[in-house]
Amino acid sequence: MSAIRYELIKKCKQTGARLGRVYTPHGYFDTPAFMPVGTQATVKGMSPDELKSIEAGIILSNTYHLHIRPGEDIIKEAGGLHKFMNWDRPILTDSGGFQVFSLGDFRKIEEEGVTFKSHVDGSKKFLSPESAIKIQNKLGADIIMAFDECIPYPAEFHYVKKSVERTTRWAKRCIKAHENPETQALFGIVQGGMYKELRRQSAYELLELDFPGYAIGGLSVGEPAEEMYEMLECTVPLLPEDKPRYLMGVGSPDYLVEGAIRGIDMFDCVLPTRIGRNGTVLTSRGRMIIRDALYARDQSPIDPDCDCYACKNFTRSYIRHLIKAKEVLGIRLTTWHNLRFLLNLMKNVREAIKEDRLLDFRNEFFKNFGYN
Ligand SMILES: Nc1nc2cc3nc(NCCc4ccc(CCO)cc4)[nH]c3cc2c(=O)[nH]1
Ligand SMILES: [Zn+2]
Repeated sequence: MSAIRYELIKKCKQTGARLGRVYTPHGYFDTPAFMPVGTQATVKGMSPDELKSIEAGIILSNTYHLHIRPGEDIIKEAGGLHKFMNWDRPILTDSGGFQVFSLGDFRKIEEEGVTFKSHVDGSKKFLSPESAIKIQNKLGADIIMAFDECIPYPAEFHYVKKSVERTTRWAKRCIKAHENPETQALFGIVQGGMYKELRRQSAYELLELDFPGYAIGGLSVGEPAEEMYEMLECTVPLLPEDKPRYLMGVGSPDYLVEGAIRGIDMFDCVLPTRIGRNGTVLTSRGRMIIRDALYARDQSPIDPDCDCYACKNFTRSYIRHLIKAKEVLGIRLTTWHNLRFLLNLMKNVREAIKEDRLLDFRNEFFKNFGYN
């Protein structure tokens, strides 16, 4: 009996998209879903109640960060991540397979695991399939990720092949180390760089291990959009129709829509929170740099079509002032809006799947947003 159950509600007649629902020990969330990123047990600037008010169904946290600070034992003593951060809905934790390389001052990768230096205090750290799973068992997220190597871009065929085979061996070690498969669903992560035959090899090897869900990793690492889409088109059809597919680290509005069209059910990305803190907001007419002098006297909302707290109560002029003055409310409002924008985008994608008009929705959205 797995910790989660995926319900396939409807397949879109125009595309490979699916409308679904993932049931977890902390309730269900609808798919295709965008997961706000709460790296250090908080979605920066948003309280749990505020996240519920914008209808966030599931949030993501990071093993790498929480292991370094405050440490998984402190979170376990609090009763786990849900209690520690007072979020009683689904949580997914990434395994550290990406953060070690992108954040830590990474030292060495061997069969046993990865040695690196903490980005906080430079102390020497080690993560392995066993320790990454043990940490996630203590954190208690509903969905946990296998410990993998997120292969940098670009990479040689031979290196990618060796890495894929090690990631598969690591996946087997993760399954063996996992203590609570009935309450925490462990997802495998398909790698393979930008090589179709290695994507297929990775997928087949992980399919044999019968995970309750599959992530597609090693993308959104600087490759051109076309390459990402090609890797999705060759990988997604190999994955079971009755299990969730999660595209890691994606992404911007166009990637979310194009990913859903290609059969992806779950997405996560720091983009809305990261650019929000830099004073850039997403609107149905494209990105807006609200700190720009252009908006100094603009008394209209960020996005007239948006129903969020920021757009209902404040103007571009005021929010620009807050950002320029480095007032905390400024980045709270831009974050609040950007998250609601992406959560509404996924709600519109789900509606479009229901009515078999996702391609029409995509064309209309891309035209308004300013994509080609
Ligand atoms: N375990 C694991 N985790 C991953 C996380 C990822 N996250 C990404 N991309 C995120 C890239 C990304 C980073 C920052 C911003 C905001 C600034 O524009 C947007 C995208 N790719 C990823 C790949 C993997 C992966 O293979 N394995
Ligand atoms: Zn808004």
